[in-house]
Amino acid sequence: IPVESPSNEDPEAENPVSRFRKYLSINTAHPNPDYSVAVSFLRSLAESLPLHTRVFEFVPNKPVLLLIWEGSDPSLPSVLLNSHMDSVPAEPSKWTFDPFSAVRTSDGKIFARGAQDDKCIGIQYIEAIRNLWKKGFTPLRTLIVSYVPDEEIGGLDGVTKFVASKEFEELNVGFMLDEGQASTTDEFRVFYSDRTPWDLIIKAQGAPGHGSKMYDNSAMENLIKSMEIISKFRETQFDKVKAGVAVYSEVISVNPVYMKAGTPSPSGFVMNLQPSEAEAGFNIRLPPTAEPHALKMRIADEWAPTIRNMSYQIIEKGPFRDFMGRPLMTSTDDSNPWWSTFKEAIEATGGRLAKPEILASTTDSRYFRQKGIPALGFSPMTNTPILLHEHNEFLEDTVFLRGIEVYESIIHSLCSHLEDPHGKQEQ
Ligand SMILES: CSCC[C@H](NC=O)C(=O)O
Ligand SMILES: [Zn+2]
Ligand SMILES: [Zn+2]
Repeated sequence: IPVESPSNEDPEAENPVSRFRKYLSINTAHPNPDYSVAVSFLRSLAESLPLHTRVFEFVPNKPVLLLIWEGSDPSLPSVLLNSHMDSVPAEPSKWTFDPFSAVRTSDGKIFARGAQDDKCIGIQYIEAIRNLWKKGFTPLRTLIVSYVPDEEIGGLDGVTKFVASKEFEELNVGFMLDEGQASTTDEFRVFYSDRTPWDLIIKAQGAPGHGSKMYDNSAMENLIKSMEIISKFRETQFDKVKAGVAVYSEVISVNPVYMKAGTPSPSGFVMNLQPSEAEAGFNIRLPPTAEPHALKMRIADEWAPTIRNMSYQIIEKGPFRDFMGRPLMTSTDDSNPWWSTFKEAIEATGGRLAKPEILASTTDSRYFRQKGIPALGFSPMTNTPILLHEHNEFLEDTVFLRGIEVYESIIHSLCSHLEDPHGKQEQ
């Protein structure tokens, strides 16, 4: 494998790629994201543009930044483009280049934590605005670009506070775009829903005993039985994917993420004692079509039954239904004029959209859908390996630049009169 060398482009040059690399070099990875530096940098980009900025600190040191391009008819519902400022951690020793140096190799790959997830869109939004403004475009409806903290850890101090605020109500958001995922083909991917995460912790209790003794109902035995039953369920879901009757994100996933048991000793664990407690944690993801009640019954009856001295805790990470009790799905047919306009705007750039999907993981868009706001997940990356949360995350500069053009078209269309499939004039 040829070793890529960092390119020797002028480091002082100011252009969309250099601004992207500068944003990437601000370390906003957990557990200590530097949000204040990111906010100052993004504000500085907005200064030369017809944008006014607002910063909210609903929680101290967890800023929400808004860049607002006022529409000529502010009475119309606005369009919101969201991205998160934080990233998951990176292990520098396992990367070819430092994850916060944003090295650009001679073949145009920009390596950095956040290159795909999701600092690309954060800069593309601003660059698209810059280009539209230079071309003399003025939006009819107001455009809001939001930068939120803590998406990667659930958004409780970020987007949840933002959408619950009176300031958010006043923005009168009619439609929003949030991050999506890279596509390995020529087609852009778009997401109309996310799976909802649940954390499941199951605990087993039992009488302790000598390491040599065979007896029923030890904590370990009870936990292992649950693990086997959960594994079987996992297989039924995975089998549907393997058989091609469902795509990956349409089934319930359940994956073990930790196990905790044993009696510690100075040299490791006490080996001749069967412990009285054992615990395991699972990451569960429910597609919007799942029956949460049925899964809860299954957990209570089969995965952690009291008859086997088990107990459990489910932590639901965000909403499963909207405020009207409907599944958190945005419609992707002509009944939704935002969808038609979005799709046509992409096609106008020569791009093609893949069949809309459910996202296997989750994003902040669930909190907007919960409020009844139509929301799509979209990150314009084609012919790109999916590297979010992985080592050596990168994005090619040509893909990044093409994304700016796509957003220009999207903003242009969404912030003008909507295509109305029923031929009615917008009120
Ligand atoms: C508990 S909310 C966590 C949100 C996170 N989002 C991206 O990876 C995810 O795990 O999907
Ligand atoms: Zn993300
Ligand atoms: Zn992420």
